[in-house]
Amino acid sequence: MTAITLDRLSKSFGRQSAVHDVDLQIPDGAFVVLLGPSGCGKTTTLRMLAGLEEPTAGRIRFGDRIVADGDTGASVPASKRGLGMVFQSYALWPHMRVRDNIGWPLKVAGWGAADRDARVAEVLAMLELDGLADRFPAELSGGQQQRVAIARTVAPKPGVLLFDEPLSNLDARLRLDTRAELVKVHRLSGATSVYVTHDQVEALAMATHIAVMRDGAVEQFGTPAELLDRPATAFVASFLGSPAKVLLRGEVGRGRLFCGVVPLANVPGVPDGTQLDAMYAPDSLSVGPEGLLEFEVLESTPVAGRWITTGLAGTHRLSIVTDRAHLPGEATRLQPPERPDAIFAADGARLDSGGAAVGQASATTVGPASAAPLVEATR
Ligand SMILES: Nc1ncnc2c1ncn2[C@@H]1O[C@H](COP(=O)(O)OP(=O)(O)OP(=O)(O)O)[C@@H](O)[C@H]1O
Repeated sequence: MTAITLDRLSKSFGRQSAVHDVDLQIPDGAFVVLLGPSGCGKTTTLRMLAGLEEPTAGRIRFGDRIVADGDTGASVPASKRGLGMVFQSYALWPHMRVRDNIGWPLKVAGWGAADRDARVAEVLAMLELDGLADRFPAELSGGQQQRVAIARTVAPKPGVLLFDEPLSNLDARLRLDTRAELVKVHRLSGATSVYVTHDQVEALAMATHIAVMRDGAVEQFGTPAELLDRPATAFVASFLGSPAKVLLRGEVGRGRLFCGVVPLANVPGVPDGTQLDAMYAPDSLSVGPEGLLEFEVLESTPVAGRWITTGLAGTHRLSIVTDRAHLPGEATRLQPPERPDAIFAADGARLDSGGAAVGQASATTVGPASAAPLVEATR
């Protein structure tokens, strides 16, 4: 039983801050993906969990046990944390057969021969490696070698499994297969898993929880559905989803938010000149001559009987879901729905409060004015 708690976890390299003030409570048995663009601090966070990097401030707990404390410098060595780690590149022992590669960590940990053999057989079956047990690594494909590496990691039953972009060296088909394999391994092992990737499709497919990271901090932590349904920042809204949410930047004039001359929402009380982003679901905008915004189509891609159409609405490049293909270069118009689903300040903070659509007076407020003005539909 290993819940993981990060408490104001920070790491600097000299003057360079890589991770700062990360608070996370990862439930026992969760599969958490640390997701974000290159350089956002995912790997550094994972390496601190692994004991390969020491925090400069804050704490990490596995269950009730503090395994790293940046404030006091206390740290439990990696080998004593009860964790297993799967890397991008896996180094199997070339002179050992598959079964011995998997059994070796058990031998080192002092398992008796009978227990060891039983566990190796169990893990070979879990990863569908039974037929390959007596081969040497050089006699295996890359994907099979990766499965052996995973089997070797999970064999000692670690309470925590850490994955550092383990699929990135595999081709597209193998990625899909191994992804399913990893989810199965997670489920069968019962370990609390933390997985680093910058691939949001991978994250949405595998995670029970996602921590979206940006510039060394966590922007939002929640289940995939929570993040998709209710992104807390403009960054999360524009980063997650296939396609992501549509954000239209507008400027406030006389209590209304305008994208060019097109009114998007009423924002009474918000000062003139304030820039805000209105958020829409990508399948909520309609395309056609009656639309208010000019839209120049760049491409349409078929997906499950519909199309993802990407184009330019003024300076906005956006992708929406359409019922038919549109030709590249087609000049048409776009109609956003009456109300945006959310409004973000120019710094990315979400301004409306409740879960209901913006414009529903009971739930939503926006803007800095003290009278808590309502965001309303304009049409
Ligand atoms: N050993 C180091 N020395 C100095 N700076 C480092 C070191 N390791 C990481 N950094 C810096 O810390 C920041 C976070 O790096 P990190 O590798 O954690 O990001 P990441 O999100 O994993 O990126 P990627 O997806 O590219 O692997 C970056 O700005 C990086 O340059």
